[in-house]
Parts: sequence; C-alpha cells; structure tokens
Amino acid sequence: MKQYLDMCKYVLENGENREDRTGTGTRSVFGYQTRYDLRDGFPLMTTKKMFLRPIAEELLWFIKGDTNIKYLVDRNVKIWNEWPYEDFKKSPDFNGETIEEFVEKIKTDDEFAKKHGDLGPVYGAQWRDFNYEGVDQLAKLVDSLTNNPFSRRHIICAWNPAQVDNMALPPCHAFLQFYVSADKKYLSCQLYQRSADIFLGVPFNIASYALMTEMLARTCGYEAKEFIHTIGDAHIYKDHFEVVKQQIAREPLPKCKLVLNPDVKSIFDYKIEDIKIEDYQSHGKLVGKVSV
Ligand SMILES: Nc1nc(=O)c2c([nH]1)NC[C@@H]1CN(c3ccc(C(=O)N[C@@H](CCC(=O)O)C(=O)O)cc3)CN21
Ligand SMILES: O=c1ccn([C@H]2C[C@H](O)[C@@H](COP(=O)(O)O)O2)c(=O)[nH]1
Repeated sequence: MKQYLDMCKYVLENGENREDRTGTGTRSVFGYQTRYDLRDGFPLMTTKKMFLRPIAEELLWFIKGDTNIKYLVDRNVKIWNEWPYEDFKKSPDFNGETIEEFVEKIKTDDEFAKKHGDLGPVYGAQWRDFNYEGVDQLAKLVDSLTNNPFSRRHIICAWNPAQVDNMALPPCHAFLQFYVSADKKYLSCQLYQRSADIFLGVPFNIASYALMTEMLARTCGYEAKEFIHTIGDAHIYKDHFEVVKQQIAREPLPKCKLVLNPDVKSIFDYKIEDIKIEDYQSHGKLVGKVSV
C-alpha cells in the first residue's frame, strides 16, 4: 500500500519534532488523508508481517459492546493489556505483579478481571450504549444503511465529552461516517482519527475499519468501495524512525483477499471463524515498542 508508505515519508520529511504525553517524542504532521480502494483487495499491510486475528477479535469486542480486556486476554490478544496494568499499578491491590502475572490473574480470576480489567466507557460502550443511556449507535447505523441509504447521518461517534475523563485512553478513532453510492451498489467509510501512531496503530486501524466496512456492506446489501482515513495528529514515535525507514524501503506486494462467511446475515452475528484472509503475502515482521 503505497499510500501508507507515502504518508510515512511525508511525515518523516515534513513533520515537526514534538514532545508528547508518553514522553517518547514524535515527529508529527497535522491533517493527513489517505484513501484505500476495497474493491481490489483487503488493505492488510504487506510491507511488514501482520495478523488479522487480533484486529478481528478487537473489532468483535467493540461490536459486542464490551470494554473489559478479559475478552481479549482469553483469546490471547495482547494489544490493550498495558493500559489497565498501568492503572492497577497505582491501585492499593498492587503487590509488585509483573504484567504477565497481571494478565494471568485477569484470565483465571473473574472477580479480579471485573475490578481491574475494565477500560471504562471506551469504544464498545459508546458504540452500543452511548453515555450509558441506551443509545445503540451501531443498531441505528444498520437501520439507516438499510432503510435510508442516502442519509447524510450514517454516523458513529465514540468521542463522548461527558465520559472521556473516565476512559483508560480517550478514543483515537473517534468519528465514523458511511456513504452509499447513487446506484445503491457500494458502501464507503470515512474515519476521523484524532491521533495516530503511524507505525503501530495505523496498520491496525486501517484493517479494522476496512473489515467493519466489509461486514456492514455484506450484511446490508452493498459491496464495500472505499475506506477514507482522515487523521488529525499523524505521528511517528522517535523510537520507530529506523523501522519505518526499513519499511519504506520495501516494495508493496499484491493485496490479500478477505473471505467472510456468506451465511452471516447480521453484523452482530460474526464470530472469529467467519473471518478469514486468503493469499496474504508480506515482507518479514518489523518490531517497535508501544508508548504507553
Ligand atoms: N502508543 C500507542 N499506539 C497505539 O497504536 C495504541 C496505543 N498507544 N494505545 C491503544 C491502542 C493499542 N494499540 C496497539 C497496541 C499494540 C500494538 C502492537 O504491539 N502490535 C504489534 C503486534 C502485536 C500483536 O499482534 O500481538 C505489531 O507488530 O503490529 C498495536 C496496536 C493501538 N493503540
Ligand atoms: O487505535 C489507536 C489507538 C491509539 N493510537 C495511538 C495514537 C497515540 O500515539 C496514542 C494515544 O495517545 P494520545 O495522547 O491519547 O493521543 O495511541 C492509534 O494510533 N490507534
């Protein structure tokens, strides 16, 4: 995906060096947009090795309306573990446990998971029960896509100013809008992401929303067309500069194919085994530290 590599280059060459909340330091550009055509393949990064499973599990977790990492931990998805662990370290229950011990306790002790595994009212809560007031944005979206295709209000908003201070991490991919083509054949999705970790987060975010667009398209009677990714603070962490340069030097390979179980008729019914990719070719893995 050349668009992604162009963005990496653009930020390295034109970004400003900035301090950031995590203390790592970034190079950053404000405002950047990329478009991915979903008709010619699925946009899973090919210039480093990726796995769709953690991305799909995280999306199913959002769709369920779940906000506790237990669901992810039980499925060996590690991407959210650091955040509740940081909170746990500050709690009176903390006894010097390592993150591995913390994760093991989440897996085996339900009471512990309930108390220390929740991220607060993050994505899942806002999507399915906005402000804990019963507003199911995802169900409303499915209804409007099905019954009012040309609406300009096909929106899901995860940014909730009233609850943002109670979240382990305020939403990054915050505002989503969908668009049905004039011939009612295609569905496109645009995401506004306020803050984007270009090396670690963005490849996840692109694949996640491309997958969600495909799932919505197929269950609402459309074909997925485009994913448009609009970013506010587009940044590369300083400790990712070298791996990003390595990645830019790699030639993108042909995109893989997404295979969704055609028997699933509702976005709420997908299970992990209904989601597969075929013909995925990639360069080798590239590793970078996550700034917490
Ligand atoms: N600094 C930062 N960057 C992020 O991308 C990010 C956050 N924080 N906080 C919340 C979530 C968690 N996300 C993450 C966290 C870790 C990986 C990561 O380590 N990815 C590895 C593979 C990990 C795996 O498959 O288990 C990678 O190579 O992409 C990716 C996204 C995205 N978000
Ligand atoms: O889906 C995600 C979630 C998070 N990120 C990145 C963007 C930033 O680097 C951090 C969040 O820090 P803030 O100080 O709250 O902006 O996580 C991402 O890229 N994608």
